[in-house]
Amino acid sequence: LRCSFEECSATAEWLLSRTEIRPLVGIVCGSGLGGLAEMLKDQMAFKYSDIPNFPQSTVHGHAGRLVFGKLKGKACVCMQGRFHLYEGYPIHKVTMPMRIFKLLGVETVILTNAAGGLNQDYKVGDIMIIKDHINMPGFAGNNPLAGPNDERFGVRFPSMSDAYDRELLQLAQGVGAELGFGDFLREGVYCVLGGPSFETIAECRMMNRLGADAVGMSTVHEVIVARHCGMRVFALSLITNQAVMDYDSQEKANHEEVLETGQLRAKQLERLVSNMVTHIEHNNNDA
Ligand SMILES: O=P(O)(O)O[C@H]1O[C@H](CO)[C@@H](O)[C@H]1O
Ligand code: HPA
Repeated sequence: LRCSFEECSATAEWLLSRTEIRPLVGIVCGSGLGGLAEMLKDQMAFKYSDIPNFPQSTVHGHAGRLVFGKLKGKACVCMQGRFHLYEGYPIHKVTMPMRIFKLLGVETVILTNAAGGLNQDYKVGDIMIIKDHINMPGFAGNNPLAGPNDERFGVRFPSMSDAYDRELLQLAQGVGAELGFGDFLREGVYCVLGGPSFETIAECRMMNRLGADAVGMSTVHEVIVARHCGMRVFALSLITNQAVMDYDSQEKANHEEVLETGQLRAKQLERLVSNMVTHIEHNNNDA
């Protein structure tokens, strides 16, 4: 069985035997947001290509390293580069690192991504706390939990009405307000598509009418698997571009713009995440 409990355990044990850091927080860096990993002190980094059973990063802006370290004294592990459906990976490979996180002892996952803004009030550079998602590939049966269920990870039919932890959401709002980020901190619904082609104008209009505030090609699959195995989830989108909603517009979505906006807001995003991490409470604080 691919990405089985045994396979994931072997990978986790390989990592645990090579670092003394026992992370309680797992962080995933979105496109152009890999700088988050550089915040970790006393780093121990593994290239994805060296880790048994691990997929490889193929997208520009995703370095392909798993970094262990301390963030303001808290043990963390950080994926500097994530996997997407459009890279050609089967969906369970895209999400496998969440199971590795779980087996490393992670209790809280913080996911970040770059996304297009669908909400007309949003501006490029806004940070959107994800309060819920719409899983378009899921509607078509492409769910990372499809296939036999291993109860050692979680139940067959996990609830998703509590996917995004409300306490962590409140914490982020508080930390954001303290940092003076109120003007560009939002809360909204993220819609995932398969990519790699960006959306048509009609597709953007449709998603917006369906209640989505931002659109991207990641995160949701990871959230489903993280919740399935009982980790708490917090996620945020950096609005790197405005989705094109108007036939008179000459704008075209492009990955270079996505990476450039990442650069612009990187420092604020890092401060938000690191200040949040210092406030997160864990059951097991001896790491
Ligand atoms: O979601 P992340 O990994 O941040 O990347 C986003 O940016 C890329 C498109 O520019 C897509 O991969 C989209 O999902
Ligand atoms: N659409 C999909 N994914 C994205 C976008 C977008 O406009 N921007 C960054 N990732």
